[in-house]
Amino acid sequence: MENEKTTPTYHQAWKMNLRAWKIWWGLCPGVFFSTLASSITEAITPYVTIFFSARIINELAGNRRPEELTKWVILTLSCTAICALLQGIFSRWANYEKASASRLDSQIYMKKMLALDYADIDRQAVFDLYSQIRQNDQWTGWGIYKTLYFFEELVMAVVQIAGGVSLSVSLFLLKVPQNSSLALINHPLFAVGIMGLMLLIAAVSPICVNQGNQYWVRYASKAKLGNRIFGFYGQMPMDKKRAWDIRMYQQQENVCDVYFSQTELFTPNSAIGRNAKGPMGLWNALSRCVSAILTGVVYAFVCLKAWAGAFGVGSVTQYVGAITQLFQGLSRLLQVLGMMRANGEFLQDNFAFLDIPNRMYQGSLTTEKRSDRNYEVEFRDVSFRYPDTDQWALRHVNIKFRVGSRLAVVGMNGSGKTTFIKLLCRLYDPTEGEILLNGINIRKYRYDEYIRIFSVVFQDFKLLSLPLGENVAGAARYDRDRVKQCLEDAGFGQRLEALPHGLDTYLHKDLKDEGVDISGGEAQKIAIARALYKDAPFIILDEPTAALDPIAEAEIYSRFNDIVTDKTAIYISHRLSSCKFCDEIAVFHEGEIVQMGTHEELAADTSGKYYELWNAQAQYYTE
Ligand SMILES: Nc1ncnc2c1ncn2[C@@H]1O[C@H](COP(=O)(O)OP(=O)(O)OP(=O)(O)O)[C@@H](O)[C@H]1O
Repeated sequence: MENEKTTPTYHQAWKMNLRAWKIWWGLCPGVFFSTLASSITEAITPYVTIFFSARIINELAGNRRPEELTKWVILTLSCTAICALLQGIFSRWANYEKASASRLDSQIYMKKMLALDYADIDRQAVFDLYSQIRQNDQWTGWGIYKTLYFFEELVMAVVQIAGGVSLSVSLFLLKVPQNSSLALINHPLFAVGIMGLMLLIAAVSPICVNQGNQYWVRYASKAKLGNRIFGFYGQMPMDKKRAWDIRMYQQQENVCDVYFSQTELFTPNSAIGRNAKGPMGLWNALSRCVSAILTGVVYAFVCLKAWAGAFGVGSVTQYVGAITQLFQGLSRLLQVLGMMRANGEFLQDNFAFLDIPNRMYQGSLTTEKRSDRNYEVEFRDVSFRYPDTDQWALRHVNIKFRVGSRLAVVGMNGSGKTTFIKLLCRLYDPTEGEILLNGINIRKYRYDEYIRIFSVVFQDFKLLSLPLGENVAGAARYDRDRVKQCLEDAGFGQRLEALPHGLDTYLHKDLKDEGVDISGGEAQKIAIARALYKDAPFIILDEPTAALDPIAEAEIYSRFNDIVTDKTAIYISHRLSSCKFCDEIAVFHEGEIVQMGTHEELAADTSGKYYELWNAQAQYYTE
């Protein structure tokens, strides 16, 4: 998964390209039809002019019959007009489809991200890979979206070649009169030699362009950091939440300095900037020189044959035009094949990301739907290390939840409380030991079924910039009365009444100008209401009242039993006084459960961790 890139062969690059096309075909087949129509008309149009102008010139240079001339002029005008009209219609269609495809491009990754195991989202290597993909895309559009451009170019190239061959084949077949001093040109070897020379020159041009393109590939990984800095510092000043810190700590200079100094990759003196002026520019110039030489050779050969009497002067325009188009088509073909290979290096990243497997074992058991909520969960000698770390975050944790009881989890910062909840919700699997639901390892259940039995308010929960009601229900259609009741229970009732559109009020202003900004405590109440609405047998609250004012907090506690009803509640808090009402308290220390018991039992053990924590906090209230 790390960016150890190897240049793919043409065959491998072609296969990756086919895979990308298959993805696009599934997402928006219209892009292929519209591109096909627009590219064909675009490639054919020059041939229409070439063909008809040759007829007109021949007539002018020959018999000069007015009715023939009129016929050709009318035909030229009408065919050119039809082509222009079709080109206009088809290119609009193709642009529309391409714009839709570009919108869908991010959907490809969004779907994958949502399907990833949570543990993978947490991995730096995965973040790096995704960041590289965005970087490739934003830098020069390399990646999956680019393959649509290749399709367009390939179609154009094929039509150009086919049109060029059909209009220029007679150039090689028509012979100069045998009595001409240039009769030597009729020799088949001469024609083959000239064709070979043209092909050779035509091949050199795209090779030069592709050499230039290689510089983009070479600097792609380096540009990643630069673009990350660009993206991060570029957006930072507009980030409302950061704007406070920036002003209070006068970080303006730091922000600007980092933005401008560390992104030297994009300055004119950077490696890519120097190469653009140097070798990249040189390769491109060389490619244009070679094309000019080719045109010269074509002119020389065609004019020689016309001069020797093989065909009329009108055909000179046809042959020169057709062969120029033909070789443009060939150049285009070779160039696009080279670009497809270069893009293959970038596609490796795209597919490495899309192919990240779901390593978490997915069981097939369904959780019993129990009306008595009699679900029993047990941690059996569970130890856990976060991916890519050596330190144990949890060690030998043994605990059984009593159904319908209230369990408080306390401990110092970093003692493993949140990790314990993450394992319970199967965001990660234990490194050692097992977690059982009604006696069966939770890995054996279907994941979507299993998580249905938990309602969680995480410490750093997030709400969506959507209407309040949808936030609470997690759905666009919901039971309005129940949502209101849950908001009421969570202490948001009064604020709800003051909202301009009640449950339909948008939170935040990201999607609606009239959206409301809410305070941290209000957000926490909404998050609690969301957990209540889910009405799962387990309710887990991680620091649920940290942002609430004392009155709101007291209100929640006084009604805690009514709110939680017969659910099993797990409650993490640093305010030990608020844990007193729980049936049992688990004390975490350095990843282990060091004590279990009621508040009275634990407070009586003067040598225990709980006593130490309790006293440390209580002294500020008793003095
Ligand atoms: N995503 C992660 N990757 C690596 N280590 C992590 C990750 N999250 C937490 N840790 C580490 O695991 C240990 C336990 O963290 P955890 O968040 O469970 O503590 P906590 O008891 O909830 O702390 P707090 O009271 O500060 O919320 C800490 O040492 C922490 O640094």
